Amino acid sequence: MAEVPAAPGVVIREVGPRDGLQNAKAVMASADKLAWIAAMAAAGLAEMEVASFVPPSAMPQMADAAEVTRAVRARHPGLRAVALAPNLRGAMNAAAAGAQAIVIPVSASEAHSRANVRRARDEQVAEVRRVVEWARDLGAGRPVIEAGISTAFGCSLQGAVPERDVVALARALAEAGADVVALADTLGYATPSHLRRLVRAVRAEIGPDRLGNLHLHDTLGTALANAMAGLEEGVRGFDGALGGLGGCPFAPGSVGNVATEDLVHLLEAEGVRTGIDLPRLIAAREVLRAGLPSEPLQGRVAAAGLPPTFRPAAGPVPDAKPAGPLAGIRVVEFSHMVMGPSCGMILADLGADVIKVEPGPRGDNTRRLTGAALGFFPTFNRNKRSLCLDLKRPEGAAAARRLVAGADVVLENFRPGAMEALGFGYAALSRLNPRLVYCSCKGFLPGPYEHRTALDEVVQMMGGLAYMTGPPGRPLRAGSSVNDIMGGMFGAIAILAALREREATGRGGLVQSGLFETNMVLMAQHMARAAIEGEDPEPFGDPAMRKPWPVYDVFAAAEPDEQVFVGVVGEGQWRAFCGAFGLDDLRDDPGLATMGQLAEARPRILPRVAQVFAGLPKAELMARLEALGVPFAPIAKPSDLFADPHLLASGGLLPVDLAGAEGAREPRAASAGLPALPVALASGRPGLRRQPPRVGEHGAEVLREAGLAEDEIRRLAETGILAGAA
Ligand SMILES: CC(C)(COP(=O)([O-])OP(=O)([O-])OC[C@H]1O[C@@H](n2cnc3c(N)ncnc32)[C@H](O)[C@@H]1OP(=O)([O-])[O-])[C@@H](O)C(=O)NCCC(=O)NCCSC(=O)C[C@@](C)(O)CC(=O)[O-]
Repeated sequence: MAEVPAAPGVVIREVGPRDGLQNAKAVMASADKLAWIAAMAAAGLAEMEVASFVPPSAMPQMADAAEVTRAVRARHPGLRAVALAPNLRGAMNAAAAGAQAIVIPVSASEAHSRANVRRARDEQVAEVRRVVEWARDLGAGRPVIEAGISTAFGCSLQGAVPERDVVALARALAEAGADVVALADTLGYATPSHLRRLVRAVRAEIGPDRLGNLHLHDTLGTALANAMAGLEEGVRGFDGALGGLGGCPFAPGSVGNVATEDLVHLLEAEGVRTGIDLPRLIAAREVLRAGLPSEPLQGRVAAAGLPPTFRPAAGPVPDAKPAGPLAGIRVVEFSHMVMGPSCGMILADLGADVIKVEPGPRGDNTRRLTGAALGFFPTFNRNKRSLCLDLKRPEGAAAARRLVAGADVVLENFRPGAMEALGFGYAALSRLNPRLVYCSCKGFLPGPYEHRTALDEVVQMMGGLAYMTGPPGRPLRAGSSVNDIMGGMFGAIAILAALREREATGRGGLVQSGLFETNMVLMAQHMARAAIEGEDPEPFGDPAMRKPWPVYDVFAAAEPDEQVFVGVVGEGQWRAFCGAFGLDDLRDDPGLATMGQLAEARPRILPRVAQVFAGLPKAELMARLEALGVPFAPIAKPSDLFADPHLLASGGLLPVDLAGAEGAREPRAASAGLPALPVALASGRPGLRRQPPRVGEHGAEVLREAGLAEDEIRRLAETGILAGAA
């Protein structure tokens, strides 16, 4: 079985390159910082505070903040680069260097506020508001703005900090528009009960999703106990610094952060996944030591060595969220590729217990696909359990039938006839379990083509989508598995409808979803037009395609290689657009009064628009379009989306393990933020409860639940019928 890195249950943010270095006596060279950051990223740290954007005179250790941040963005696309900035100017510099999140410190203690940022607490709240307003104007691509409440648990200058002050400050910061508000124990005075009270109170005040990381210092040896208390309160983000570096130079008595390696050890040993390879993280201390030889490193685990009893966490990702509306529905999924797995993923994300049955010994072949299919497995198999069972051997088939006997749904997407040949067709399984809803995802629904196998590309070609996408005479498939994913989605809808029917009838039934028929949903609008006009529409890839709007195109911005799509699709929008971009003559032209006239006049309008846009930097152009309410978009590539502030701030990206992509030759990241289901339920966005399973990871537990005795399970494993479950 492939070695799989642990899956994150919490996200640890390494703050060593910022907080860790700001109190160091020596200045670490930029190249050494980058080598250290690379070593920590290689150990699986997915989020790092890489620099502080403060005047170099105040903190010479951070004079290279922009250079380091830029280099981190360029070298580590999967790493979330966070920066600290005390004010708007620092935030602007951080954003210009590519920081994806910016932490603005706000002290709960008035005395520390004046010492740290030379401003009163209320003035700093106003500064946060200014940063938020500036960031909003950036529109798409803006960094996430975090307010970090320092001295939240007491201050060496002021003494006690009343909890009500911290709660009121958190509210003020939320009202000022900070995306998240974090709590920092700058001096290390917190105790678990204090921390629990404050976490609860702040969360109650600003809402559960806006409470950010806990930032803990270890002055009195309480940091790990405090981290556990935070974890038990549902906090899922913690700061740490490798080697326990750090401390605030403007808070007398402040000593190091909790050592990241100690925090990882505790969490993993407690069964909480961090996604971090602890031995590699400990090894990264040597890279740190080489770059900063004069600084003593702390950390108990490194000093004592990893105990032989240590085992990294396994099992499900802990999740404070309830399982979802389909909790209690059990689905047995026989699938590969995209269509069946995406159907199962939708049900799993919504809370169903989805058990993916994979062929042995190496599991679903999709795990080993390469190239364009490299991401299939991790993308479509989260929140599922895996049972690796050879259905072609009678004992394996018998075990799977016992599982199916207690299931609500069976879902499959193999070649027509394959499930019947295994004895797992609808007729056989419905005899075994009359309440079973059985969903077949196939190339074609029943009819003359039903015996054919099919792929997305096949149905895009025969279904007109390739014609509609490419330039004339050059059919081009869409740049994603649109029919597979939508076909899976229609399968899930059919399953939900059948479950609803079952409530009334007590009986399940067969439902089917077809790739070709899915593609026809996409073609309907073009078929309608073809019927109305009596000829085939020209494809979208045809530069001469007749567009119904005056502006519906990609334009160049002032910078070379920067482009923005803009669509002006209403008469009111057109008037506002012309007014804002100095096209008053076009707006006032009586011959350009209707959308039809405007569409006809595109050859006259577009060069004028292109000329105006070519003089505007992309950020300014997008900010002006956003203010106008005109639809626009930057042109993103897949890797840009990991940093999209909207996706990041709205729970739109789930931290998914990529280990299931076994076809990867040199994986650059162990996990990545992959898109959540595109729906918001009353309970929030459906989240990640389980990482994509390892081959057969849950075999024994699933068979036990199906009623098999321990010796039956052992026999199946010994004979190789059950794989990966030992
Ligand atoms: C996709 C094809 C064409 C592949 O067709 P195929 O390669 O012939 O595979 P299959 O579906 O027949 O494979 C199933 C085999 O695995 C066996 N099997 C399965 N599970 C077990 C088990 N546990 N234990 C033992 N054996 C197992 C099963 O019994 C069968 O054995 P066989 O009959 O070959 O001896 C076909 O499956 C099909 O037409 N499916 C229906 C439509 C469909 O889902 N199409 C694929 C959609 S996703 C996709 O194609 C991605 C792509 C390429 O379109 C992406 C893109 O273009 O963007």
